[in-house]
Amino acid sequence: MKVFINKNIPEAGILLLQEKGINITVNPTENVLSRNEFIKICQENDVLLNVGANNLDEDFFQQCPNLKGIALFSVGFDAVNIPSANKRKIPVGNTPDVLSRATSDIAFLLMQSVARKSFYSHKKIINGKWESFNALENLGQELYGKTLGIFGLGRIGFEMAQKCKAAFGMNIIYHNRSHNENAEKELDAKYVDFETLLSKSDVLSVHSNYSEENNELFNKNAFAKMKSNAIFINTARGKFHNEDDLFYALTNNVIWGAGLDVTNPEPMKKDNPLLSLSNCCILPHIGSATYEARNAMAVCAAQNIIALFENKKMPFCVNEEVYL
Ligand SMILES: NC(=O)C1=CN([C@@H]2O[C@H](COP(=O)(O)OP(=O)(O)OC[C@H]3O[C@@H](n4cnc5c(N)ncnc54)[C@H](O)[C@@H]3O)[C@@H](O)[C@H]2O)C=CC1
Ligand SMILES: O=C(O)C(=O)CO
Repeated sequence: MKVFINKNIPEAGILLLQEKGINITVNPTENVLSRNEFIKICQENDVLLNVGANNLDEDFFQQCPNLKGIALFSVGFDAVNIPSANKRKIPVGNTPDVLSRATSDIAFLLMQSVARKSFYSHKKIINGKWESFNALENLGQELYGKTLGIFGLGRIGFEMAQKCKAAFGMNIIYHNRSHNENAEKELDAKYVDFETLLSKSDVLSVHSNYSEENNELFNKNAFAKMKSNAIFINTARGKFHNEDDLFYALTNNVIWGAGLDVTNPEPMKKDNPLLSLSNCCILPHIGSATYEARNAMAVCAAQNIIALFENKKMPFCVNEEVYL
C-alpha cells in the first residue's frame, strides 16, 4: 500500500507508519502542489494523507480511481465531497478531540483580545503612537457575567463554553442541530433558536462544522440582529461569515468587535481592510497549532492509515457508512 503525504507532518505520525512498514512518500517540495501535480501523485498512490484545504471533490475522485482511503490531517472534513467518497466506498478519516483544547484556547484568546483591543494597542506601540496615559483611551469591556452564545456546540464549542464559564462566570446559550445534554447538565447551557442566539449573545462564537447550507450565515441580516456591544468570534471556517458585511458591521457600530482565526479566502491578503481596524483581531488559522495537538493529530492520521492497511475500520472515520 502506497501512501502520499502532501505536506510534512510531525514525526510521531511518520514513525508509526514506518514501524508498520507502510510505503510513504512525503511531498519533497516546500511548495504547494498545483491541482494537476497533486492529482497526478494521488493517481499513483493508494492512500492520501491530506494536510490543508485541497478540494477533494467529485472531479478529484473521478481522476483518482486507485484511491482506497483518505486520512485528513484535520477534524473538519468540509473540503471532501463525502457522497463521492461513499459512492466509491472510500473511508475518510479525521482527527477529532485531540485539537479541541488548542482550538478553543484560540477562540478564548481572540475573545479577550477583541474585548481589550490588544492587537490594535500593540500596533500603536510599533507605530510610535504610545502617548501619555489617557483615562478615556483604549477602553475595552469586561466579560464577567456576560452571555456567551455558541453556534455549533460540539467538541470545541463545549471546551470554549467551559473556559468562559470558569474564567468569567459567563451564561451559556447555544444553537445546535440537536440538544447537547452534557453541556446543559454541566454548564447549565440553554438551547435557543438562531434568532435568540443572535439577539442575546454578548459574545457569539462559531464552532459548527461547515457545509454549503450555512454558507455566509453570518451576514448583514445576522449582524443587524446582534447587540451593538457584541463580539463575533469565528474559529470554524471563513465561509461562515460574509467579509464585506462584517467590515460594514465593524465600521458602523452594528457590532462591537470581531476575532477571526479563519478567513475567506485563506491566506488573507496583507492589505485586507479588516486588518487595519481597531476592533478586529485576526490570526492565520492557528487553532490547532500547538506541539501537543499537532503531534496527536499526526498519530490519529497514522492510526487511520494503519487500520486501512490491516483491513480494519478507521478508528476516526467520518463516513462509517462505507463499512456497511
Ligand atoms: N481554526 C482551526 O484551526 C480549527 C477549526 N476547526 C473547525 O471547527 C469545527 C468544529 O469541530 P468540532 O467541535 O470537533 O466538531 P463537532 O462535530 O464536535 O461539533 C460541531 C457541532 O456543530 C453542529 N452543527 C453542524 N451543523 C449545524 C447547523 N447547521 N446548525 C447548528 N449546529 C450545527 C453539530 O451538530 C455539532 O454539534 C470543524 O469542523 C472545523 O471546521 C477545527 C479544528 C481547528
Ligand atoms: O482540524 C481542522 O479542521 C483545522 O481547521 C485545522 O486543524
